[in-house]
Amino acid sequence: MQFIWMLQIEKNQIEDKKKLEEQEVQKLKEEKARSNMEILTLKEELEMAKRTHEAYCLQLESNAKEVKVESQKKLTELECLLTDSRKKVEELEGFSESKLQRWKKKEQIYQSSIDYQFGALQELRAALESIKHEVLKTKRSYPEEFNYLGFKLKGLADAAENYHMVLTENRRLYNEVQDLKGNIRVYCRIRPFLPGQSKKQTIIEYIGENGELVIVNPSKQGKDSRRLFKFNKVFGPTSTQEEVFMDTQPLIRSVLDGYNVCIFAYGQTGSGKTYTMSGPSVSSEEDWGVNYRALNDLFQISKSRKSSIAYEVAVQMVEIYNEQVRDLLSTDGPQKRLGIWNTTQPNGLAVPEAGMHPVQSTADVLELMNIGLMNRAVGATALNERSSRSHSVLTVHVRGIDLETDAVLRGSLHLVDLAGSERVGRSAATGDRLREAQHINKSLSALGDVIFALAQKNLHVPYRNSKLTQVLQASLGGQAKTLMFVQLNPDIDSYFETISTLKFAERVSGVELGAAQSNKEGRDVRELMEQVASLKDIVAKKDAEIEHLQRLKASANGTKRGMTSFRHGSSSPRRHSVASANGTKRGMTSFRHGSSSPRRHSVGTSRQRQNLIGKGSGLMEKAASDLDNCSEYSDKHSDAGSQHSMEGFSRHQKELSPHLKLSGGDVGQYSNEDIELLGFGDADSEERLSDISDGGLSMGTETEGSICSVVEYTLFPEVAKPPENTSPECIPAENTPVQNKGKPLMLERRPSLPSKLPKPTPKPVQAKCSWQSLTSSSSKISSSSARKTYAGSSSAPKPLKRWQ
Ligand SMILES: Nc1ncnc2c1ncn2[C@@H]1O[C@H](COP(=O)(O)OP(=O)(O)OP(=O)(O)O)[C@@H](O)[C@H]1O
Repeated sequence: MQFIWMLQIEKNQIEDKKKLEEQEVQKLKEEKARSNMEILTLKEELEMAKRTHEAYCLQLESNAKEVKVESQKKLTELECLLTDSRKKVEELEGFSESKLQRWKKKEQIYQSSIDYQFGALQELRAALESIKHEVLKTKRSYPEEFNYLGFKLKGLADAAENYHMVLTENRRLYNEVQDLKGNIRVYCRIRPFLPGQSKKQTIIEYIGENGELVIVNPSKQGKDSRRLFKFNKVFGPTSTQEEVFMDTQPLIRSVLDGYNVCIFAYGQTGSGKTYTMSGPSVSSEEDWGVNYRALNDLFQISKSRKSSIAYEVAVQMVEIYNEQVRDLLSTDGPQKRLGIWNTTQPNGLAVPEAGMHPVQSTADVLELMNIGLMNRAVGATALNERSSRSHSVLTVHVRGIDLETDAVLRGSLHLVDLAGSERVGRSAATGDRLREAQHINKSLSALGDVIFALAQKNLHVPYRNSKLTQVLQASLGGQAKTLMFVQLNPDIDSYFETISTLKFAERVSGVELGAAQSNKEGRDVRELMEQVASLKDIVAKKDAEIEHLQRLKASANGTKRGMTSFRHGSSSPRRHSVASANGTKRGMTSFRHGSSSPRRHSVGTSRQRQNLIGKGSGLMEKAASDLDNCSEYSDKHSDAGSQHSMEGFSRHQKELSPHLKLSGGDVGQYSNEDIELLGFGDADSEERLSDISDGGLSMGTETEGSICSVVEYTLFPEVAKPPENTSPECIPAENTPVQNKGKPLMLERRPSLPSKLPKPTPKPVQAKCSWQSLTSSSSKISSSSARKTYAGSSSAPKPLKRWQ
């Protein structure tokens, strides 16, 4: 039973198991169906994924290809870059290697220089030590040497004083050399053909080195076609402005040494007068003519001499048209006629009414000259090429004080652009043109006569024949130097004008052609050249001496500075004492001392002037002859300039004392006449008056009580003159000469300076003071100043002014 039960149980179990397994099989079947479904889905998904993957792969492949291409490109580029960079690296390596080498070298150099400096420092230390020893030694010997130097200094001070004498001597010799070359020089300048000129047939055949000029007339044949002229110098068409000026320069120097100089250009219209005198344009220095260069030079030389001479420069510019003088620097509207001093003034002032413009630099001058040229140009438009029918005169007044001796030098330079010479003798002209032609004719031939008379050393020089020669009087003749530029047009059409110009020039140059005379002249010239050579030697020796003395002076100054107290205080008291002791030193002391006016002391006492004025007029002729003698003396002996004239004139005064005594009164009388203005009075007496003045008044330096002083006094009235001397009755208006009736006195109607003119740069007060005297005298001469001038004489009033 048990067994059956067991079997039953077992059977149940097996049945249960079977049921379970069937359930499981059912489950598995379901699961299988589900799995199959899933597998299907998955298969689909897989298919899709496969497709997508394939597309993606394709995409990737194409991308990969592109990227590969790009990468290859980049790779190539990078390879290039790499190659470049390698090269650069190599270069940099090379460069840095060389730098390294250089630095190493530098390091070595620095090292050696440091070593050297260190060595030098050691040496310096040693030297310092030895110097210390020396200083101690010197300190001990100092008092002895100091005393010794004291003795030496005295010698040096003497030498320094000699230095000035040597300087003066040098200047004198220089001017003698100039004088030996002749006081009247003629330079010829031929202008080139102008760009627009079609016919270029020249009449110039030969230009010699020594001033020979052969002119040929192409319309003629044979020897008649040629003419030889000889001048001091001939400048060909290619000569530059600078070359021309080089030969003019020595004259400019003479102005600063107290000479009066006249440079003028003569020639037909368009021959280059203005080109030579002013230049084609002011803007370029290369183009500057004689005028600008001369003034530039004046300033340069005066600067270089400023340690020994204080210079002041002022300019006037006038035009002479139809025998009327007009101020070209006036801005007062229509220019009025100006009067001319009757006689030569020592300072070359001839047209006192023309504005006197102080200048300190070339720029000032350029400004003024532009105004002058503009005024002339305005005239040219209004009056139809007036510039070629008027004479323009630029006058440069120079005044210098020798700082050592207080002597005053005065020089004037006239720079003249003459009217066209072909107007002379033009017979076809009528009316205004005829009048102009006559005036030009008159003035040019008067100029020729004056220069001819001077070249011939005639006693009578006809200055009075034209306004031109009156204006230039101070700079023509006496000890003045004259230079004429003869301007030529090389054109064949100008042949006859050129010949007449050259004949004029030949006449005034005083050089005559012809075999015998030429030989004689050759000998003369040779002799003169020898003299010049020996003088040059002397000048060279003097130069060497000057240099030596300068060195001595420099060392003396060095010592002096240290020993001023040792000697006798400062040097200025010495100068003062000299000035006051002399009583003769005058002029521009105010330039340095401001308020003092020593000039007045030098003018001579009123009694002296009274004496001079008081003599009778019957001695006039005698006086004239005496002063002619004086003039001759001046020609022969007093060429050495103002500094010489001071001694020379006083020496000569002694020599000629009887003459001068006799003529003194007359001279005084004419000194008074000096301030008279030119008039239509008794021509004869005036002529003589003019001639007398030529000899007597053309001294360059002031001399105590000399005629110059009197004239100077009248020309440069001091601002602070003693009021007691200003008695108005000295020049009563009714004293005006008969011939002036109806015309106002020039001195009284003198207008003030043109107000619109550019003001010169302000000067130091002292300098201004001294110019004040110059300008007030020239451009603001008032009746009161004139009265002061005459007050000193206190003689019976004379007819003072004549008006023209
Ligand atoms: N040396 C020269 N070199 C070049 N050109 C010159 C020279 N000389 C003169 N000229 C020219 O010739 C012309 C006439 O010259 P300029 O005006 O100087 O003559 P001028 O004699 O002064 O005449 P005018 O009598 O009318 O005043 C100008 O054009 C000038 O530039």
